[in-house]
Amino acid sequence: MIELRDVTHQYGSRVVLSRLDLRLSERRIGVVGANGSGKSTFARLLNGLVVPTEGQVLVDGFDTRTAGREVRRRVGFVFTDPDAQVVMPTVGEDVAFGLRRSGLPREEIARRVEEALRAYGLAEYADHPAHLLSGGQTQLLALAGVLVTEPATLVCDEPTTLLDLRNARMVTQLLAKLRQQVILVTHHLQLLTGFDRVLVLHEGRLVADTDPASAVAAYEELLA
Ligand SMILES: Nc1ncnc2c1ncn2[C@@H]1O[C@H](COP(=O)(O)OP(=O)(O)OP(=O)(O)O)[C@@H](O)[C@H]1O
Repeated sequence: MIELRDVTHQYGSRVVLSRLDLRLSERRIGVVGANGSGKSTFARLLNGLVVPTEGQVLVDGFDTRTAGREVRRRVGFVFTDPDAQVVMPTVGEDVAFGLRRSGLPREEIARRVEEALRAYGLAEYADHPAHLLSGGQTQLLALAGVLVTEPATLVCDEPTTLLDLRNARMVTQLLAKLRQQVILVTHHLQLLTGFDRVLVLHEGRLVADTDPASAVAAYEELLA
């Protein structure tokens, strides 16, 4: 359960998110808004990648400002550009990297890595150089690397933007099947079909917090 308490964020003197009070408990939550409306900053606040200049973000009661480790154990983050997330030379090593501080025995790590690679269609790539994967495969690897740590929540910042239609569909289907809570920032409004809740940001303010159809209508009205 993620809670924002009167959160404001500034970069220098520029306010990019203003006075957000939210409890995010639904299983599927979308975030939409024009370029520069504050979506990425919002997403990054949720796992402590960014800490608010005012107010608090709490994850199961842990403050992102003071309990980063507890927070990141619960909230995984997937970036738009998966290359930013892939850090190890081979696909298998990259997935294992997320578990390096888990304290799990080596055999259990190997078992989980193998299971994750199989689940995300990467089983035959375990020893393959990670930087030689296609864009779609790299996004799947980034997802596998986060999900292997079993976070309760997955925050995704435009995870399909750099992908072609086929890979975007693959990632979308994978996200749809997850049992985790998913908080998805996207410009692809069709991805929000069936979501429980959609937040619309405009110039750093929350201007709608509603069902997908009403949120899309509110967003389109803002852009009209
Ligand atoms: N690290 C930073 N330092 C200074 N300004 C920043 C930084 N990150 C973002 N901004 C500014 O904050 C505002 C909100 O940016 P943010 O990336 O959160 O918006 P966004 O809605 O995700 O945009 P987009 O849809 O273009 O990705 C923008 O004006 C951006 O230029």
